Amino acid sequence: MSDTNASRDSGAQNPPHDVAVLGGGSFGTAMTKVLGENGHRVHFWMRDQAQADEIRKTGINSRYMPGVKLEGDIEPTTDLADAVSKAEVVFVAIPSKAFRAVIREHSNDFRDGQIVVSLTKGIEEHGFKLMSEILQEEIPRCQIGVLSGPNLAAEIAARDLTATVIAAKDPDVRRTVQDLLGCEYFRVYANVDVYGVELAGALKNIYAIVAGLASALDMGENAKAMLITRGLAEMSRFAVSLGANPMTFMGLAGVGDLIVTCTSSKSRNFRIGYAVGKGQNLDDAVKELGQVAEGIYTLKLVKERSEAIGIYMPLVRGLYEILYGNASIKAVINSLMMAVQNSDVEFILPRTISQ
Ligand SMILES: NC(=O)C1=CN([C@@H]2O[C@H](COP(=O)(O)OP(=O)(O)OC[C@H]3O[C@@H](n4cnc5c(N)ncnc54)[C@H](O)[C@@H]3O)[C@@H](O)[C@H]2O)C=CC1
Ligand SMILES: O=C(CO)COP(=O)(O)O
Repeated sequence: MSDTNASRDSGAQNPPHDVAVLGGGSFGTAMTKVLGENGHRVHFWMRDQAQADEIRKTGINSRYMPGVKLEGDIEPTTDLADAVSKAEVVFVAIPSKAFRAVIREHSNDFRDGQIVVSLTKGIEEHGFKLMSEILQEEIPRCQIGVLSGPNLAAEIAARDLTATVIAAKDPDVRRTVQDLLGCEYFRVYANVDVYGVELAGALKNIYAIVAGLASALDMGENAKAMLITRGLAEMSRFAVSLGANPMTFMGLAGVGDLIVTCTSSKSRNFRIGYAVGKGQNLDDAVKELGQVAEGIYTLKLVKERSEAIGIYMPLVRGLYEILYGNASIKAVINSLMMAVQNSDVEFILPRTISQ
């Protein structure tokens, strides 16, 4: 695909670079669009040849983003080694279940010092690993970053005003990603708490499912606020116990992402909760969605982990009982509401441990 006038009009002020985006789903497509419009040559890898052919021919990824035209110098490919070898920076938007396998198979294709940024908001089943930890294990010679925040793919593709967070230990990585992605509709803030930013992105998917359930049951605005805020308390309690910085949860990757996914039916996790709240069975809801909803896997892992380390997570436990334990929604709500009344902000007033 050739460059167009539109591509350099979007506010990017930096020289064009070769970058790769791995993963041809909704988010890979949205980030490819931003990078292409910012004037960069994007080596856009996906496993499906027909999809790559369609994008090369029409500029449209009709399966994941119908009606959205990718502008600029986009090179769709099914050759991952070629995409990575040409890229200065690699963005990975592959669902958590397949993330390690794809990176491991191609670990020799990455270069020393190459910047690799995870866009994936999930946790690996074995060992409770986050994606940056997988990158660290599989391609330790690369410089690793994580991008996370309130970033509904469809809105980014529509050029709706959006902010995100690049988390990396190395300031050069943070600056490089800010320069590559930042433009008039996309702002990139920086954080150094990689673990907190990444864990926040994975955890909020659980509460988006809870919020979808509440919305299906027409529980009211007060209930919505209670769920979001108590979700924030719960996810930060858990993350801090694992080493995250509590202040990260005040930022875009924490409360920001929690708000957007808990209030929007554009969130796939929210939609799963809504469908179950309306009486649909979980498997059917997932099938009908046809896209990844990471929260349904994250929920199981976080429930197991929180119990193993003794962290109180009543919303996680309640949702687990509804989705996987056949508990009635009504019974779970009742037990949550009748639990011991406790501290609002436990970083100020410690929680009374009585559960
Ligand atoms: N869609 C969104 O609004 C956002 C998504 N994310 C995260 O990005 C990650 C990817 O999600 P989406 O692109 O939205 O999912 P999606 O469901 O739209 O697409 C998933 C893509 O992954 C590909 N895929 C699945 N297994 C694969 C494998 N073994 N090898 C290669 N490709 C494989 C599929 O073919 C598909 O192209 C998720 O962790 C999600 O949480 C993060 C921010 C926003
Ligand atoms: O992470 C997201 C927005 O920030 C996307 O959420 P869903 O995966 O629920 O669509």
